[in-house]
Amino acid sequence: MSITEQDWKAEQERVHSVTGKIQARIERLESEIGASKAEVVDIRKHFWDEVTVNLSTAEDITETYFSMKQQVEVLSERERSYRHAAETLRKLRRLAVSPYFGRIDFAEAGSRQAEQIYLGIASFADEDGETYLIYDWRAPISSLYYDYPPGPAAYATPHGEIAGELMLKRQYAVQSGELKLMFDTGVTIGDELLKQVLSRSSDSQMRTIVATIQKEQNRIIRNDRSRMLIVQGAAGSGKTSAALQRVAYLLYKHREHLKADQMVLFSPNPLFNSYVATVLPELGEENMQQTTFQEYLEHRLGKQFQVEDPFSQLESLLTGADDPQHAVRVSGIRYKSSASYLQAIRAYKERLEREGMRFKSIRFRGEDIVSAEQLRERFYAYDPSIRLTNRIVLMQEWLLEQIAEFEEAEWQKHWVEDEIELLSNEDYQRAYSKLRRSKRGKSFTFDDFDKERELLARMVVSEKLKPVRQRIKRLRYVDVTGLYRNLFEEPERIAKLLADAPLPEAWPLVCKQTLERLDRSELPYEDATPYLYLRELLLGFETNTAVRHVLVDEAQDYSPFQLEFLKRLFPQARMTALGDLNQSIYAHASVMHDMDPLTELYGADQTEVIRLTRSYRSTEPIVRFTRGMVPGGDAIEPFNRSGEKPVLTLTGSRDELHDAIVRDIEALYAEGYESVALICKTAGESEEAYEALKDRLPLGLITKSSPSFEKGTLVIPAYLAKGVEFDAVVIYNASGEQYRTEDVRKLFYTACTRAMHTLRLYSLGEPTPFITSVSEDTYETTAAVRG
Ligand SMILES: Nc1ncnc2c1ncn2[C@@H]1O[C@H](COP(=O)(O)OP(=O)(O)OP(=O)(O)O)[C@@H](O)[C@H]1O
Repeated sequence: MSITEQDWKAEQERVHSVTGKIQARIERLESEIGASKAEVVDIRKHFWDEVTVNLSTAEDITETYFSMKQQVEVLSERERSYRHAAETLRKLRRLAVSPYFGRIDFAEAGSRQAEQIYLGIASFADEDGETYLIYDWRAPISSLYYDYPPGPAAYATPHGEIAGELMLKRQYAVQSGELKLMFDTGVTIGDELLKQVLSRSSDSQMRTIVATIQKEQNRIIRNDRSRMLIVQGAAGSGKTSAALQRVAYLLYKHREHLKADQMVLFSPNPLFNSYVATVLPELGEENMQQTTFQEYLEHRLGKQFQVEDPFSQLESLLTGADDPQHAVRVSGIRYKSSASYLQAIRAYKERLEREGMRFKSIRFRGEDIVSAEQLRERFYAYDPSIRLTNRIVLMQEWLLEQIAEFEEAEWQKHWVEDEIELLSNEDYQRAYSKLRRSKRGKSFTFDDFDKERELLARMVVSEKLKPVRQRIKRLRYVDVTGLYRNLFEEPERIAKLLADAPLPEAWPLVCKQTLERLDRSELPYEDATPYLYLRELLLGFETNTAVRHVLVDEAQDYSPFQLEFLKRLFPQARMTALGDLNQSIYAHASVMHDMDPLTELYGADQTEVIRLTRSYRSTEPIVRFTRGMVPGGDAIEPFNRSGEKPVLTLTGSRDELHDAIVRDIEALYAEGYESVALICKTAGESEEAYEALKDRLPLGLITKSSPSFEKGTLVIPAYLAKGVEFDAVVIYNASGEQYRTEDVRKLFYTACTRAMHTLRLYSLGEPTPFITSVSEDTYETTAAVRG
């Protein structure tokens, strides 16, 4: 059935009528808000006028207390309702611009009358408070819009399923209160509208997709059953988008007891945080917490070590391929992020229950108060049935007692006398008043010289012992670094712990490399999580029980170790892990490889896997080209959006390369592109390209410490472009020399799949086999024209 002129008119009128009502509500609320703001200000100003302060008798004090309490309650109640009204106002203002984007006509089974449901980013009821002119897109009934074509349909409610017939499904584009477009849609939600949305240009900020959520994405968004939801999705299939709408959905569904700060998104890099920061506020929700795994590692280990970040690890691998140490490092990374290493560390801890613990002596003024050996003996003297962590805590009490005894003997030593002599006048005064405070009420005087000396001496010793006590309280007497180091001191150690550990051939060299770095107080990225894991196995796990949902974006870049860690850290949380195996850029095994480590995390019965194969970001020709680079790429379906084929330009010299790139980027700007990325392999290459071109083009260089993406042309290493997108992508040098070995295939694929509308590749000399092995009819090849 096609849309008639009459339909159009009726819908236009409805848009006007609803926006009129929203507008009227806004005006009313504005004046109410003005009044309640004035009231809040007034209460604050006259707070004390309303409170009777009288502190003469106990009774008066009580009365004063209650009078103040009452006044505080009045004020906070007013403030609360003011905040609530301000929130509603913000929501209404957003609705006034575009009140709704969809409509379904649904007749419940047994009813002849279809109800018209209009969907928007928030609900809005008529004056009667009962007739909903707009339904929130997250309301139970709204799922019909995303899940069904016209015909039989059903939706879940808290009271059971409601079935019926979907009579109509319609989409709108409303801008500034005017109806601009309208489609009736069939099986999938309006390809037309989606095409329009996807044709827009990128603006360095991710957008909400509520108007065009696809059925399979809706399964992710509304999934509320499984403890672990795994999403394997092709590049550009909407994983991040679905994750963010999922946060909004959960916040709506569980609004009574779930707050935004109880959800955490782990993102691939700090830049990404700014990229997605506006999506939830656009939907009227507060942002969840956002962090990166590295940030967490820094927080836990940064004081003790120089913790390598994942980008430095990657850089060292990308730039050092010819170094003989390179292969050693790669095999070390692979093993140290495997499930087998995780088991080895657990087995190590088991062994430590019986033997091999290492401690650090408790020393004072160059001498042992308790030696490492005594600590070890004490540890193994406890009943072995007491858990290791508990034994360590018991030792803490014992050690503090030892310190007290030591202190008792120490104050009479000579050095204390010397220290007292050295006390400055100021220190002396401070000590004196401190002593007075501590002896208050005990008629303390400094009359008795001996007594004075003793007290001062005790104080000096106690002060000096403070750091020792601190270290004991922080369990620093356990030599965690020594214990971790011990795993590498003998290359056979791991094999002894775990008989079938698949250790790499180069393991002895890996051990050597690791020890060298540990000795420099450097913690390689691949060791950081295992180290922390061991530390927590020994000293107890840090947990955060407030967080209820953890979302891990770019999950393919996590090792089994890291995910196990997150599970431990957030014991009360459900997890959503979103990733794409084809974009695993790190050397370690990816948890998305065979999903075993991911599934084992919470067990198969608590885990659900959803696959997304449709790619929305790039035009059809770009997807046809890029999918040829990865195994299983045939399964990736392009969305039907046209564009030019990717163009590969061959150049013979660096000057030629630069000239051609400058011409190209200028032309892209002339065509109206707003965001262009010149993607390089490494930070070093990015810097080189930036230096060579910065006087010829307005460029921005993105490094791992850049705070956010700007519009314009950005020169960026591929690994920092993860998760984001650009109107046009220009690959700086896709030569065979740069992209030679298999281990950079996925990095190259990731770079190319960042393009929304245009992809241009330049090669200095022979192009990479990742391009030449792709079907020739999916791209054009040209030689650079001398400019
Ligand atoms: N249902 C949809 N409606 C409109 N746009 C969509 C939809 N799904 C995805 N997109 C758009 O497709 C692009 C890619 O989405 P997103 O970044 O969420 O994908 P991704 O799977 O996380 O990608 P990658 O793994 O490559 O980083 C974004 O511009 C997003 O707005």
